[in-house]
Amino acid sequence: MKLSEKLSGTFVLHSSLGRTMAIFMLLLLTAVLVVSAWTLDRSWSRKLQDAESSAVNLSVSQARQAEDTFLQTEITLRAIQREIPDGGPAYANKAALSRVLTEMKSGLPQLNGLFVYDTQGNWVATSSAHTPAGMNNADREYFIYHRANRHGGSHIGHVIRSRLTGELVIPVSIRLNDAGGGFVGVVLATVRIDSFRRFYSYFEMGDGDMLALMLDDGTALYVRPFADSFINRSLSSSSLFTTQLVRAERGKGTWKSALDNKVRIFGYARSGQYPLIVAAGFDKSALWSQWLHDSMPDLVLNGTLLLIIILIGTVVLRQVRTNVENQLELTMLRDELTTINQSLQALALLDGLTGLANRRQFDLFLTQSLKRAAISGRPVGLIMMDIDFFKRYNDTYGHVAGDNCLRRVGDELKNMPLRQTDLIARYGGEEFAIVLPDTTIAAALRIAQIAVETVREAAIPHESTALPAGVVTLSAGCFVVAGSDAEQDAQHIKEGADHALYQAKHNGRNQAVINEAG
Ligand SMILES: Nc1nc2c(ncn2[C@@H]2O[C@H](COP(=O)(O)OP(=O)(O)OP(=O)(O)O)[C@@H](O)[C@H]2O)c(=O)[nH]1
Repeated sequence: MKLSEKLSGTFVLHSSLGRTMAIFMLLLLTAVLVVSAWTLDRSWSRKLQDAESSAVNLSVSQARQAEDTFLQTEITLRAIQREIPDGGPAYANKAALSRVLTEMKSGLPQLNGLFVYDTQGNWVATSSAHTPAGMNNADREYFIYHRANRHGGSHIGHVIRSRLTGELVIPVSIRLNDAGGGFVGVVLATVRIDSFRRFYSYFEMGDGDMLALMLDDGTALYVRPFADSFINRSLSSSSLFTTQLVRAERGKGTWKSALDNKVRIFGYARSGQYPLIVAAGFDKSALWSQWLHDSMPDLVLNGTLLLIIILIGTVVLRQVRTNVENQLELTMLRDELTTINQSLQALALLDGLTGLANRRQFDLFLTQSLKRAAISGRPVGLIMMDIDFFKRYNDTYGHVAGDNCLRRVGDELKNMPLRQTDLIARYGGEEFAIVLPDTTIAAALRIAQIAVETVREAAIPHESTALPAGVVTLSAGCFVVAGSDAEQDAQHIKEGADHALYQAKHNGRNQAVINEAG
């Protein structure tokens, strides 16, 4: 594999350092992400909790405020009731009663008016400066209610438009009875919707937040910030009435508002004294926007932290990549050097022409063999061989052919059935040698003869040889020593073999001769 191929793709991740760094960066990134998400989630939950608490507090305080308003109104109605004679309004001094009503109303700015009606619904007295003549309220819901119900408790009705001022008002009324409990009329106070509008405007609330005053049948008396057209709308289908109030008199929750389908965080409270409910709701989407705005510094900080980690990770992984690259380059260089060294070593020990061991290897091997023999006491044999009339061969066929001939002879010798422990070498020029560790004289002679026969039988033509065969032949001399002093024996064995070779040449060549002097 080329270096560029090795480094492509995810190769860096396959290095242990690269993998460790990548995992570390990934863990760090995940940890920061998880911690950031957890922190932001907690912050949002806190925001929701705060909104819920505020909504509950607001609804409870407004329920109390509404209770106070209606209690004050009821006390006023009771005071008027005491001013009316036992027989009913018809027996009252109308002018005096109207003065009382006017005086009472003057101290209560939330009231639109105070009224007294007789059994027929006729206006007997009002808090207004002029009581219009011929006015009748027998058609009003509160009048019909009191005429039909004997109880003397107060009654809060739906919002109506005042016939006196045209203003939107909440009617609060009580029934007037004679001594026998018979119906003799109604005392009415009308509470201004504007008084709630003004009061609710004091609170700092967002455009989407709402504050609602309702009757316990679900009728909206006033809902901030909705238009007056929403007044008297029934909210009984909302989650507040179907689920929440069934469970508890006060509480909190998140639901879709029945008026505009907006999701709000609500707090609600039911009045203990009057059939009134107050609900305060904060627009969830506005809360979210506000939270996002408030959390922006944290978000930016976390984002920056993530970016820094990614940047550091990239730089570190690049560095790792460079290191891996360098390491690989070094490894490849080392491998190349090892290969070159091995080639050089082989070249240093081999003969370039024949591929046989060279003279250097021959000398090393012979010395080693003699050393081992000195220890084991086993004999070492040496065969020295020389091509016959090789000068003539060169002269006849040329030096290139002479080299080829040397190669052929080397190949033939290589193919001889020798042991692994034997070594064939080109001794120099047209001379060859075979080192035979652990070999007797008889065996050495036999191998020398095989070498001579092998080369002769290869039948390499040699027309200028003085021998009758007309082919390339070898003369071989062999000598065997028993191991003792290595240095001296190397010289000794070479001389012994050389002497035998000389004898073989002298005897007519193409033969093997043994020197038995060793
Ligand atoms: N082509 C070639 N010739 C070589 C090489 N090395 C030695 N020779 C030749 O081998 C010849 C050896 O000749 P001599 O030593 O006179 O011996 P010879 O002609 O073989 O005769 P005898 O050994 O007496 O049979 C010389 O002519 C060398 O030049 C070689 O590597 N290549």
